[in-house]
Amino acid sequence: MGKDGFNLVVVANRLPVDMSVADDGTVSWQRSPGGLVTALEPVMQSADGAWVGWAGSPGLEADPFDADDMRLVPVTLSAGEVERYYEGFSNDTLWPLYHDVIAPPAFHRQWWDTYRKVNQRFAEAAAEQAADGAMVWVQDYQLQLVPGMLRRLRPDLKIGFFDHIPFPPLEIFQQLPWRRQVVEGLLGADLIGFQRAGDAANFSRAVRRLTDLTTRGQMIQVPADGDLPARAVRAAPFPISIDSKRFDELARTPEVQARAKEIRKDLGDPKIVMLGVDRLDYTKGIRHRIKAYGELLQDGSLDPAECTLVQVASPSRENVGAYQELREHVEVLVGRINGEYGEIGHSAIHYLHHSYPPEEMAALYLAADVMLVTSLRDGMNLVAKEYVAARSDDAGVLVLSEFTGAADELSGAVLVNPHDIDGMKDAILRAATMDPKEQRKRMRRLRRKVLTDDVAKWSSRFLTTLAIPQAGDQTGSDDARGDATAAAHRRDLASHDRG
Ligand SMILES: O=P(O)(O)OC[C@H]1O[C@H](O[C@H]2O[C@H](CO)[C@@H](O)[C@H](O)[C@H]2O)[C@H](O)[C@@H](O)[C@@H]1O
Ligand SMILES: O=c1ccn([C@@H]2O[C@H](COP(=O)(O)OP(=O)(O)O)[C@@H](O)[C@H]2O)c(=O)[nH]1
Repeated sequence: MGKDGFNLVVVANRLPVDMSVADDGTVSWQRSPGGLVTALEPVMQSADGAWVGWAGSPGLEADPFDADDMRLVPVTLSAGEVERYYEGFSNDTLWPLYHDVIAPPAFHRQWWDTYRKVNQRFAEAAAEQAADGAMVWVQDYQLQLVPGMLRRLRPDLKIGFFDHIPFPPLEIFQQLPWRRQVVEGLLGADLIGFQRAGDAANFSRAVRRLTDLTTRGQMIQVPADGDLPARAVRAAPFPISIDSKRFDELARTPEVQARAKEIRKDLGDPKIVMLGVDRLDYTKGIRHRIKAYGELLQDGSLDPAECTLVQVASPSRENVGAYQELREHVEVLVGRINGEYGEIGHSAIHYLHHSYPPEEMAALYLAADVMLVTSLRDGMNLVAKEYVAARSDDAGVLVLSEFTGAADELSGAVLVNPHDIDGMKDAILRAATMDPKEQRKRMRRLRRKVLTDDVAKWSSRFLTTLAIPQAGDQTGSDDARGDATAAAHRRDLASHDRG
């Protein structure tokens, strides 16, 4: 598009809305699920930019359109591409691989071929929308090849990439047959952002071991390639956040406050309400959480007449086998505990397989004495931050897994290792019985952090860093110098890599 294009183009697998077409041809859309959309929506609403992404239905072709103060540019994916690129390579290969192989990743060459082809389509769509010298901000693991592809199409652009999920340790990442191509794809960006410092360090180590490049602190030197000049790439942490003020204000509205009271009343006014809110995903530790809660009821530490657990498990990736199995397991477990400890008019667990709008989420947060975030691995976990932003009453306790990006930031939470069921039981009990003074002390600390470091700060930190030339950064330690073992491994691994 060149001169007439947008100065900021966001490229993400999903648009913020999922479009669907009814049998009679009527087009409708709903908000897309997940934290990526929650975080980027306010950024794009306040920028004069375009958002390139899939509209959520296979085969759907649509022209660019405006919604909620944003210019949205749909990319079409066929049913086969959704199966191989989205459900297959993205969510049955990369997702489990990048989340500590909690489920076994599947490696299929056809999925990889489609992943490459679809990434090329997103790169072309972004190239089409961007003005001369514009910034293009590519999002997440579904589009890791886009930076490299886009650089070849439009060397004039400033290209940023943000990884919303963990970047795994080399020992896990190197299982991927196409590991070198993925690293090279990411290195097409000028700036690569991660949730945690540990993710950025894992990536730099993968660069050293899988390519001939050297790293120095956050900087990676990429040599000239044909017409493309030599460049410096920065890999650094940029922990994501939420629109804290908006959430805080939403939770203070009389409607949300009244709804929170109504929720508690409808639950039978129990003494303690616990809450879990997750996509129904095996990374979220839903089974571990329910097991710990069930054991607390069983051993009498919690009285089923006095407490209840509300578990929102919003539908996600329902065509992927591991997600179908998880649903079976969770629902059997919930049924067993409710059968054992429920009474007429009172359930031990209120299990809700639905997706709710932000107003209802805010009311649920306000109604909950204890918020349970027990992920086995999670890039950030915005639910944890939303709970804090909603609690202007300084009450409530956040129980938070050590394996979330949020745990690196949120001191004031009660941290847990979800694999340690006894430890988690102790933490849940401690949270359920914590005196209001300590709750207030912890919540104030949490709120200071969440209200200060909001999503606007995240995006402006990232985009400001992207805007400055990346060359010549000498900060940090010299990870590459003298690393003979790394060089030997690199040669060894490179000789095994294809193409
Ligand atoms: O698009 P879906 O396949 O339905 O999945 C929803 C999103 O899930 C993931 O969210 C991640 O991003 C959050 C914000 O940075 C972060 O808090 C969370 O820990 C991550 O899991 C995924 O990364 C997104 O691409 C999906 O859209
Ligand atoms: O019924 C629901 C369940 C979740 N969410 C939102 O989905 C996001 C989940 O983000 P998180 O980072 O916690 O996890 P992800 O699903 O992205 O892995 C949060 O903004 C939630 O408020 C929602 O709007 N309705």
